Amino acid sequence: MKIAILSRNPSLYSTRRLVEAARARGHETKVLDVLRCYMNITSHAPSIHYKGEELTGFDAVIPRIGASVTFYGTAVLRQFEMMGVYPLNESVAITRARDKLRSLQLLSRKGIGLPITGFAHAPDDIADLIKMVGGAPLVIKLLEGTQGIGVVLAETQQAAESVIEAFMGLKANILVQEYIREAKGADIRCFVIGDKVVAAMKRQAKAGEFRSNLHRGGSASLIRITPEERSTATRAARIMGLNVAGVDILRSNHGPVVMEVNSSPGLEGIEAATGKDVADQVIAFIEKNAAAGKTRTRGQG
Ligand SMILES: Nc1ncnc2c1ncn2[C@@H]1O[C@H](COP(=O)(O)OP(=O)(O)OP(=O)(O)O)[C@@H](O)[C@H]1O
Ligand SMILES: [Mg+2]
Ligand SMILES: [Mg+2]
Repeated sequence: MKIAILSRNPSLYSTRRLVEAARARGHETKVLDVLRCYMNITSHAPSIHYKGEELTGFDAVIPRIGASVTFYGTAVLRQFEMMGVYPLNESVAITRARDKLRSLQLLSRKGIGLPITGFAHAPDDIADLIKMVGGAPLVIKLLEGTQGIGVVLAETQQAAESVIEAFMGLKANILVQEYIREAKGADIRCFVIGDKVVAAMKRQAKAGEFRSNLHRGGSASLIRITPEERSTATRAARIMGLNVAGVDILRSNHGPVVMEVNSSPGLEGIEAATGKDVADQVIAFIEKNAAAGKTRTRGQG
């Protein structure tokens, strides 16, 4: 197969590993800087061009689209879809996953366990919003944050009120969430491919920090997950419409709760913590599932 990898940087660990795994399985790969792809969308034969040449003959595309380039990146991916190239994750699903509020609404509709979460617009509603999610301590999050940036723990009612007020004043979209104290600064990253959790790691926040993100100094280790956690993770990925996803779960007193579903989960932390060749499994999934024009939405929407 000829596989395109949309990535801003060929030297990133995840990109290198995908290239390596694809080559080892006998495939041809091309890493494309998504911001250098340009498109002809006017004709009946949609095309993508790259540094002066037209891209043709690709069987599959692996999107590794960073949060800062979601808009342009998903447009390029959609163009691949319209050309009939099989996307590992569909553009629509990636757009969905990038918005935490939209994601939580979709997951709640299907009964996935979630932290109690509230959303409001007007400063006048802050007091009731805080009451609704169970009062302080509580977590306040920017809807489109990543790597733990824009996630705040407000320990008291007063802190919560002023942080929410400040975010609203900046016109930032935030959600307010029950603080899962019993998780003790740990979360579980489940790496889902298709209908399976192929690897899972526990991430523990460093001392004095509640955010377990590796970018925030958290440490990762191998963990055995329960059947309930396993099915929560695979169901969450399926509801989001993602073939490959990093589902982040907290162990709460009311069972596993999903915090978020990531559409471009990194390989470095999970491969190091579990010793598994996740990149190889990603390529194997593409071999099994890629077919021309095979998308649920066919590039629509
Ligand atoms: N409701 C909560 N209760 C307890 N801890 C939480 C809660 N929400 C978030 N955290 C902690 O904060 C971390 C960051 O939160 P979250 O994953 O929502 O943000 P993010 O910025 O999108 O991170 P990512 O880079 O994983 O996309 C989580 O990994 C978790 O450790
Ligand atoms: Mg996230
Ligand atoms: Mg997270």
